[in-house]
Amino acid sequence: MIAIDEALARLIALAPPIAREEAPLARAAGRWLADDVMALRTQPAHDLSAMDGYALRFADLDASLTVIGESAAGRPFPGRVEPGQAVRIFTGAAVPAGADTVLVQEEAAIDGTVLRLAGEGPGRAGRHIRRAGLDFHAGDTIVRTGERIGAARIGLAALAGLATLPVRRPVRVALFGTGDEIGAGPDALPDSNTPMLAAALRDLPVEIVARAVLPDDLHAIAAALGDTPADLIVTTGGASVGDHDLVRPAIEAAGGRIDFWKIAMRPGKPMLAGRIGDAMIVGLPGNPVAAFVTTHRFVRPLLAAMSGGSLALSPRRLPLGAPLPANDRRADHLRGVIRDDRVFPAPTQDSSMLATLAASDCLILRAPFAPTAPAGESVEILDLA
Ligand SMILES: Nc1nc2c(c(=O)[nH]1)N[C@H]1C(S)=C(S)[C@@H](COP(=O)(O)OP(=O)(O)OC[C@H]3O[C@@H](n4cnc5c(N)ncnc54)[C@H](O)[C@@H]3O)O[C@H]1N2
Ligand code: MOO
Repeated sequence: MIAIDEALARLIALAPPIAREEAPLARAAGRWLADDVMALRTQPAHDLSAMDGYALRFADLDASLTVIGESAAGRPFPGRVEPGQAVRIFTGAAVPAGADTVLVQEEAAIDGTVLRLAGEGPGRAGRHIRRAGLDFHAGDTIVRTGERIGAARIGLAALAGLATLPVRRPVRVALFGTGDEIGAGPDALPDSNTPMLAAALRDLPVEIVARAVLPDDLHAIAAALGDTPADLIVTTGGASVGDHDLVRPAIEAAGGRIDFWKIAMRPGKPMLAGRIGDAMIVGLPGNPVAAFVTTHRFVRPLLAAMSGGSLALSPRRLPLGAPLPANDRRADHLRGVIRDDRVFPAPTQDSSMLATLAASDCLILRAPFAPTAPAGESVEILDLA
C-alpha cells in the first residue's frame, strides 16, 4: 500500500500530455490557462466620468459657468472646455479636453445654460474621473498560466479585447462500471457509480467519450479498455482480490501496465493505476463510497493537472461531537454530519452505504495511526458540496 500523496504524485506523472487550443470565451469557463495573456486594449481607453454631472475646470468652481455642450457615453463632446465653461457629462462618457474635474449634478444649480456650485463640491481636482488605463493597459498581463478561468476572468478577457483564451483541450474520459450483477433487470443491481462519477466531473473540462457497464469477463473488459480512444479511462469495481476482480489482468491482457495498486486509505484501498497505449487508466474500487472518495481525492485533482491547473483540497477544522477510536494504518475518510459547529461521525461507516454518504455534510479526515480522539477534540474535515 502506498500513501495518498505518493499515489496522487504517481497519477500525475502517468498522465498523457493534453494538447493546447484557443477556446472561444463562451467555452473557456472552468478551464485553466495554458499561457499568460496580455490585454489588447487599454481600459478605460480615455479619461471617463464616473458620475452624472458637469465636466469643468476645478479652478473655476466658485464662478458662474456656461454649459457649452454634452458628453455622453459613446458620444464624446468634440470641443474643449475653456475657462468659465462646463460640459454636461454622464457616467462612462469621455471627459472633454480642458476639463479636469466632474461636479455631480446633485451639487449643481442649473438655470438654462448657467451653472453654479450648490453644495460642498468635489473637494479636489480630478474628482469623479476614471483615468485612462485605471483598470489595465494594452500589453499588461491580465491572466496567467495555470489560473482557473471563472466568470470574472471571462469578463476581463472580453474587456481586454480577447475573443479566445489559450487552454488545454477537454480531457476525453471513458467511464466503465464492471460487474455481472449490475444492469437493468428486476434482480439486477442498478449502476450507481457511472452516473455518480459523471456528476462529480461535471464542473471540469472533460468530454465523456464512453460510459458503460462491462461484464465480469476478462476479454470483454480488455477489449473495452484497449479499444476506447480516451485520455483517461476510469473503471469502478473489479479492483480487489476476488476471482472475478478482473481489471488488473484485463489491463495486462490489453497490453497495458500497472503502475500501482492499493493505497493506505479507507475507503478506497484497492485503487489502481496504469497505462494502456496513449491512455492512462485509474481503477476505482466498486463500493460506491470508495468510488466517490477516490474520485474526489484522485480523479478530480488528476483531471485538473491534465488540464494545466490544480485543484487543492480545502480542509478545515471542527470539534468532534462524539469520540472516535484510534485509527489503523489507512488514512480514513469518515462520513460526518455537522450540527451546532460540531461534527458527528455517522454511526455506520460501511463503504457500500450511499444513503449515509448523501446525508453527510463532510468527510472527517483521520491520519494513519491517529490516536483516540475524545468529543471536543478538533479534527480536519472536507466539506461535501
Ligand atoms: N479478501 C478481500 N476482500 C476485499 C478486500 C480485500 O482487501 N481483501 N478489499 C475490500 C475493499 S476495501 C473494497 S473497496 C472492495 C472493492 O472491490 P472491487 O473494486 O473489486 O469491487 P467489486 O467487488 O466489483 O464491488 C464491490 C461492491 O460494490 C458494488 N458495485 C460495484 N460496481 C457498482 C456500480 N457500478 N454500481 C453500484 N454498485 C456497484 C458491487 O456490487 C459490490 O457489492 O473489495 C473488498 N473486498
Ligand atoms: O475501499 Mo474499501 O471501501 O475500503 O471498503
